[in-house]
Amino acid sequence: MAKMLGARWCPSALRSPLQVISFPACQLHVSRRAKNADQKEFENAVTQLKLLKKDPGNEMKLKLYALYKQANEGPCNIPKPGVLNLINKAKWDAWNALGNLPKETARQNYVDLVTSLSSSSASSSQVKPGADKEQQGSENVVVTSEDGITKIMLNRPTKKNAITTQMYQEIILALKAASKDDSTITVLTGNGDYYCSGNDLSNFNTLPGEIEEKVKSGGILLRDFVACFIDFPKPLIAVVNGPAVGISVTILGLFDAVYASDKATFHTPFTHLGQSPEGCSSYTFPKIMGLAKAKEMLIFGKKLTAGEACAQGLVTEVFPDSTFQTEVWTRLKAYSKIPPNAGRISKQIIRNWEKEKLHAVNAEEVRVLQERWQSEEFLNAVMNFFSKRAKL
Ligand SMILES: CCCCC/C=C/C(=O)SCCNC(=O)CCNC(=O)[C@H](O)C(C)(C)COP(=O)(O)OP(=O)(O)OC[C@H]1O[C@@H](n2cnc3c(N)ncnc32)[C@H](O)[C@@H]1OP(=O)(O)O
Repeated sequence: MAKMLGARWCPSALRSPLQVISFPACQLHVSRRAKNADQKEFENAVTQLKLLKKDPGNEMKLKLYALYKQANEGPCNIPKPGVLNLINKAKWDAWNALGNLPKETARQNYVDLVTSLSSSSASSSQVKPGADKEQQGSENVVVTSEDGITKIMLNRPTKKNAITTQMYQEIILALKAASKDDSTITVLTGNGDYYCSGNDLSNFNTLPGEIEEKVKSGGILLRDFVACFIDFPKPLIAVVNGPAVGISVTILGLFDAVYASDKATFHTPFTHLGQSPEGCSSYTFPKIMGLAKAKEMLIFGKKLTAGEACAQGLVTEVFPDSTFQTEVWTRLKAYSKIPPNAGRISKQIIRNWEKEKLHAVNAEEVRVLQERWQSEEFLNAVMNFFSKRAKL
């Protein structure tokens, strides 16, 4: 992630002395001392901060540093650095200026500040209500809104649309924006010959910190990503233009319709990668396709053709690749004419029966995966992929 997100404003990549202020987010071990009531929120804010796309600037970083220290250690308790020690002096001044501010207040202020930074970054990529053909997002995740349809397109075709940590974050923001815009339906699709090759296997190299920290922030990112699909309030449709792998397949169980080209395949090779199912698939797949077929996919990594996936209920309908885009988009345009509120309410009444269950499944799948990510099996699989000794 440092490469994908942090590089634009990673302290060590910047030049002026103040720009090398190290981020409080790097000190996760200290945050464990935060009080129970707010600890989760506080830790989430620490992770959220690392996922910001824009450098918040030195002044803001100093504020965050000071609040972080105050929240964890109380009033400034270190000797004042010398005047020539510019960076540490600036940090000391900021912390010392908080005086006797209670830890709880500092923690809350830290969370509020990070929330405001995140939402201003989110609002800059939000689809405005009524926008026609408005283009949002980034190079790798392109968001457009037209004729009552918000389309979120994975656009990294040279890497088969593998999802980087930055893309996870961008998809989360795009879904949050789409949930509030005036479109009737939301569509996820891919550009190029693949729909998506799943998690970018280099994500663990690029996440910052030691293994414990990578596992922790990877887990939070995955949980938040899947939670957005569980909670998405309006009809959500996947347009699967080509092969789909890993997490791009598992989350299909959370969509309201899945349309696939006959060139698409569906592959969840988790065990081959030393991993375990996510995206709520350990619950949705057995429910959708029955236990036996779900286990063939999730334990043994059986790859399904589009026809097989349709027969097993994971895919709604398959179209010939030659007419796929025309036929599907004609269908979607017709669907986008349903009364929007009726669409939302109908989706929600179906989803709400099991929303709580799905969040519990998500949390447990993430917990188990976090253990897997520390296993030799997983590390070997990733090394093999990049040394090109193994391919799925
Ligand atoms: C933090 C949240 C964690 C969530 C947990 C999620 C788990 C999963 O999603 S597990 C599934 C992970 N995905 C994979 O294991 C797929 C790996 N990719 C492949 O096996 C193959 O690339 C292929 C079958 C998808 C396509 O094969 P082929 O047509 O031969 O194309 P290339 O292998 O040459 O790929 C072109 C280019 O793209 C890079 N690439 C493809 N997929 C990924 C990926 N998942 N992660 C990183 N990079 C990927 C591939 O390395 C090639 O790059 P270059 O060599 O630089 O051209």
